[in-house]
Amino acid sequence: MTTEQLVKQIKSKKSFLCVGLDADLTKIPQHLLNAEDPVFEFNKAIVDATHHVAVSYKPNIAFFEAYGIEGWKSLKKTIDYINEKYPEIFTIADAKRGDIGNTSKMYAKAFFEDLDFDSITVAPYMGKDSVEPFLGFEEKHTILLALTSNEGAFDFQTKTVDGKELYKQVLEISKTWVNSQNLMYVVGATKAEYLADIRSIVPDSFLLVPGVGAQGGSLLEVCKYGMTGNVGLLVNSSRGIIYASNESDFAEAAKAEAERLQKQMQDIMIDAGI
Ligand SMILES: O=C(O)c1cc(=O)[nH]c(=O)n1[C@@H]1O[C@H](COP(=O)(O)O)[C@@H](O)[C@H]1O
Repeated sequence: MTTEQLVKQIKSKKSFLCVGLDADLTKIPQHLLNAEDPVFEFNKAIVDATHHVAVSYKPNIAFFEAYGIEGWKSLKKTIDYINEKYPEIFTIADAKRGDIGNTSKMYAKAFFEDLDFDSITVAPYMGKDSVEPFLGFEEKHTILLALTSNEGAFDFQTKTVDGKELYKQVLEISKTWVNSQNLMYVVGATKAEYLADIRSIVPDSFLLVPGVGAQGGSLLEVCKYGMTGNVGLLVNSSRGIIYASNESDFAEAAKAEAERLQKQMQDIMIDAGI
């Protein structure tokens, strides 16, 4: 999917909501455990209930890998279902990969070609030759971890290297890589106060912003400092939406929570004249 197609969808849905598909068998409604593929049934119900207000889905691969071969089958069914039924929706493989170039190329093939995701999250730690193999795919996007939502972000990402914080070095240096137009960046919603500085380095890039909902980040703060003329944000909530209820009404509860967030996004977009 091109960035233009993503922006068009954001403007028509008046939403920049990304729903995280992080299904945990101990948390999903217990009646689903009788299904042949409980993870897929859960994801399908969440997607069907929220697709009208979500512009993106982000299955976190850990929540599939944890169930071995069955988990990979659930992942394949989930992404195929979204791509077939809702092809306009931007999909993110939250896999946080990155390795020597030869290996990164195979990760890129797995997620872009075999599974046909629109994008993947990638760690910048191994540098240019570990990320560039992901950047060479047309109409696919690489979402580089810049400043993450967790407490451990302060262990390395905000430390000063050569007179500048490491997350700023990641943003600046990655802009010089081949096909850097295919880069987006992860910035945690819990780090909203850093967004003005981030925007001074990457004024137009799309940012994936997880951390509203369960992690307590503020949508308003994120938008105040991070929004661009084309919105430029995909704000993710996983547990806050998918576990809004763990009873038989889980899909309706997820729908209500997704609609509540979309309404806030719509108001923010109208205020910003978008
Ligand atoms: O790359 C991510 O999506 C990510 C980056 C980050 O800095 N923080 C973060 O929480 N995430 C992911 O975003 C989702 C957040 O889930 P909730 O806290 O349940 O909304 C999880 O899948 C995390 O792995």
